[in-house]
Parts: sequence; C-alpha cells; structure tokens
Amino acid sequence: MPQYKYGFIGAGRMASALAGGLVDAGLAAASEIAASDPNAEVRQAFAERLPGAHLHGDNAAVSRHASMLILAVKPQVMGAVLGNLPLGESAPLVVSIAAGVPIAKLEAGLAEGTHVVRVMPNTPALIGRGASGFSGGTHATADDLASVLQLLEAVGIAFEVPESLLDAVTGLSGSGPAFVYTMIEALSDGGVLAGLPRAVAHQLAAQTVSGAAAMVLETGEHPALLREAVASPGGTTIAGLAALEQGSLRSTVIGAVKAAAERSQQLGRN
Ligand SMILES: NC(=O)C1=CN([C@@H]2O[C@H](COP(=O)(O)OP(=O)(O)OC[C@H]3O[C@@H](n4cnc5c(N)ncnc54)[C@H](O)[C@@H]3O)[C@@H](O)[C@H]2O)C=CC1
Ligand SMILES: O=C(O)[C@@H]1CCC=N1
Repeated sequence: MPQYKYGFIGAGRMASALAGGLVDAGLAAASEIAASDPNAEVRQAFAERLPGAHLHGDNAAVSRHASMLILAVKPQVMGAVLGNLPLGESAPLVVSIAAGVPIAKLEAGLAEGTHVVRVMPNTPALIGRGASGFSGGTHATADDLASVLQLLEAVGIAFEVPESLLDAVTGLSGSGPAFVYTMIEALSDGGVLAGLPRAVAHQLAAQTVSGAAAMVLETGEHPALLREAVASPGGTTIAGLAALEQGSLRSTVIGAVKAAAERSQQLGRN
C-alpha cells in the first residue's frame, strides 16, 4: 500500500510551492507528503517550509511508496532520474512538471503501461493562485486526469490542453510570473523616478498589477475596455500609453512569451 499521498522527486522551488499550496488547500496533510532530493540544504528548506513532511536523499524511498509521484527535477536530469526510478507494486500515477519534456520521453523511460500526466504549473501555486495546463499520456484514465485537475485546482486554475500546446502554456503562465515581476520592478522604478519613496512605490506597483489582474478575472471585461475606462481624453494615462507604444511594450511581451515557448520546445528535443 502506498504510504504517501503525494511524492515529489526533486524538492526544489516548484515542488515546495506545489506541496505548500496543496497542504494549505487541505488536499493533504504534510505527513502524507514525501520528497527526495540529493541536496541536503534543499531537503532542509522543504522540511522547514512543510514541517511533518518526509524527506529522503534516495528517490526510490519516495517513488516506491507514493500514490501520485510528481517529477519536479530540471528537464536536463529527467533522463537520468527516469532510468533509476523503481515504482511500487500498486504503480503510482506519474506527473511530470518539467518544461519541454514530452510525454513520449517520460513513457519511454518508465515501466510499460505507466499512467503519466504532463503538467505545466507556475510558482503562484504556493499561494493558491497558480495557473496550469496539463495533458494526459497514452495510459492516463479519466480518473487520473480528474486527480490531477483536483490537485491543480486546489492551488489555482487549470486547463486540460493538447500536449502540443504545453510549450505555449510554458511560455505564457509557466514563465509569465518572471515577466510580470520585471513589469512590477519597472513600474516601481518609474514611481521612484517621479519622486516616490521606494517602499511606497514597490507596494503601489504590486497592488496595481494584482488589482488590474483581478479586474480582468472578476469582471470578465475585455482588457481593452478596462484600459479605455482608465484613459481620460487628453489625460495622464493616454500620455503614458503613448510612451508604452513608442517602446513597443506589446511586441516585446509577445516576443518574450514566444521565446520562452520556443525554448520549452528545444528542451524537449534534448
Ligand atoms: N520554477 C518555476 O517557476 C517552474 C518550474 N517548472 C519545472 O519544474 C521543474 C523544477 O524546477 P525548479 O523547482 O524551479 O528547480 P529547482 O532547481 O528549484 O529544483 C529541482 C531540484 O531537483 C533536484 N535534483 C537534481 N537531480 C536530482 C535527482 N537525480 N533526483 C532528485 N532530485 C534531483 C535538485 O537538487 C533541485 O533541488 C523543472 O523541470 C522546471 O522546468 C515548471 C513550472 C514553473
Ligand atoms: O525557466 C524555466 O525553465 C521554468 C519552466 C517554467 C518556469 N520556469
């Protein structure tokens, strides 16, 4: 019988964000979670973040005893990890969150018939505001997909997509938090340039991004209409928007998502 409801292979940033998020959401107790990582400092940080979770240096101690096994290692080490991953008798559902690694590669590295789901989450899962895409493998059942959806919805929103679109999800919501942090930093810098104290500018910038995003999600209004409601004729906002267009903000952001999606595709070919 599996001992752990969720087992993580790799206990780094994304594993601890997901594990923390699902405990906060009440999907599992920390004692029902195990994680393995060769790095003792990483194990310690995970244990400090999630007191009661079981930490191991050996992947087999987790992979043999988990109902759902979440592969949270870098794409570059996935091949080596799969090559030495004994599964328990009641084989777990294997979920990979690695950017770019195709389902076919995961299935080829695991025992024949293993149920696999590939997921692309993001770090705001830690605070229940994640955004994920997922896709089932050859042997994944409706129940498997429902279990993964339950996990992802406990930590945010999730969409099932064809595997061919997971690189696009990676470019947008997987990498997207980093793009938005850059935007927050830039807004804050703008505030400081205009004379605000840094601490005030920082808070105003983050709350503005969070509030604007909530307006899109909660009103269901198109962003263009919401933007029009901010920009008075001859006012301040339209002057700022003109400066944004001069700096090609939109094509720069589109290019960032495209570059990240292409990099995800490349990682899959390695
Ligand atoms: N950080 C992010 O925002 C997101 C990351 N991902 C994916 O999640 C995966 C993990 O990324 P992060 O958590 O950011 O990286 P990370 O570097 O924080 O964690 C990866 C962990 O794997 C461990 N590891 C290395 N070799 C191992 C092995 N043989 N067995 C077990 N563990 C091993 C490392 O010691 C490290 O602690 C990656 O594949 C990444 O593409 C997906 C979505 C978002
Ligand atoms: O940068 C990366 O490769 C990972 C995947 C998505 C977000 N972080």
